[in-house]
Amino acid sequence: MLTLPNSPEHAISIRAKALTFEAPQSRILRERVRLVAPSDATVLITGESGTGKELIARLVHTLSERKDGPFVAVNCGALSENLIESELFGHEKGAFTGAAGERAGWFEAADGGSLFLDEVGDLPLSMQVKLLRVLQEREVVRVGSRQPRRINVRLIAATNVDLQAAVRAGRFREDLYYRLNVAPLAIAPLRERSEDIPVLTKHFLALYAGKLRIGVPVLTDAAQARLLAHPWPGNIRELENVIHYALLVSSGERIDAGDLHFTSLALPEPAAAPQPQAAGVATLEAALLALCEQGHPDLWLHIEETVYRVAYAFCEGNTVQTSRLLNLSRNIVRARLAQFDVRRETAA
Ligand SMILES: Nc1ncnc2c1ncn2[C@@H]1O[C@H](COP(=O)(O)OP(=O)(O)OP(=O)(O)O)[C@@H](O)[C@H]1O
Repeated sequence: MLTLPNSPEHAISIRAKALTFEAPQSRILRERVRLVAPSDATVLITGESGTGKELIARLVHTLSERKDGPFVAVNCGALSENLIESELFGHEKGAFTGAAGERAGWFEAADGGSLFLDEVGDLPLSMQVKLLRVLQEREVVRVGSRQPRRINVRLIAATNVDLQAAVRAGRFREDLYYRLNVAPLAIAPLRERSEDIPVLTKHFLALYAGKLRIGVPVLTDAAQARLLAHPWPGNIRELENVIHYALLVSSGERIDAGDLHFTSLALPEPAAAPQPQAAGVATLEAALLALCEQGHPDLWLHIEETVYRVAYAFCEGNTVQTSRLLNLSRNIVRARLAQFDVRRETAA
């Protein structure tokens, strides 16, 4: 069991095998984490909300020489603008109204360890200048004081906004961007690494079944197909919630497609306008998903099977071409073809 240091009470301690890196992108990410963690380089983690940025930050800390020091996580987006400086750098007694006593900031609290600045793109420009200075000088000055204090902190920053676009728009300082982006770690959205879905599902099933003190239920084929088909705009956090809820509403022994409730509304805005053909596919998929959501999971499965059959026949039984045509990974296509018995039937 790998229990990460300083996890908030509600956070789930992570079993080493629970950190699933099945998809090719995830394996590359794990390798990068292993390479950058031991150095003291500032890390910038990028990824949509719920992709596991904090978890990766904790992993970087755990695999570094600072692992026995503190890991302090601060959500910059949640700090009020007028308190942010004293939160980060601390303050002296009487530095401002309400500062009854002196207080160390998060930088000092993380001394000897790592400071995780989540949503760093939300820092106001005035604070960005101060953060840059701290990174350059490696010392902080508490609000109301003139005395610099040396700090020995490894900074791990994360953002779910496009920081380069923020730099272009003048909302984020370019010099700070380069200071932070020494060791970049980009986490792919879950929809682009569907090989991770089955292993993560298994992990959350075991985790929440354990918490509920029930046996781990079996996922029906329809439920598995449904999980693979969902676009997961809320990423791993959404998958976790869907599995948790399914455990609460299912019969206990098995989870069917009807036990899966998706609360996400829409995917984030696409980076570029979709091609006409892709737009058609997306619209069709949305319509099918809507049908499925209205309680027709069998219909979904039937349509899905037909799509695989038609695509496989169209590609004259070539799995690689079928996976390209469907824009899915080869492993998934192989598994689905086998599940629908398409390959055996075609061979017969
Ligand atoms: N590889 C993984 N294995 C198991 N659980 C994971 C994995 N990655 C993320 N999770 C879980 O998914 C949830 C979301 O992860 P996390 O909070 O790290 O995402 P985030 O990208 O920091 O989100 P946000 O941008 O909203 O802060 C957490 O409960 C975390 O434990």
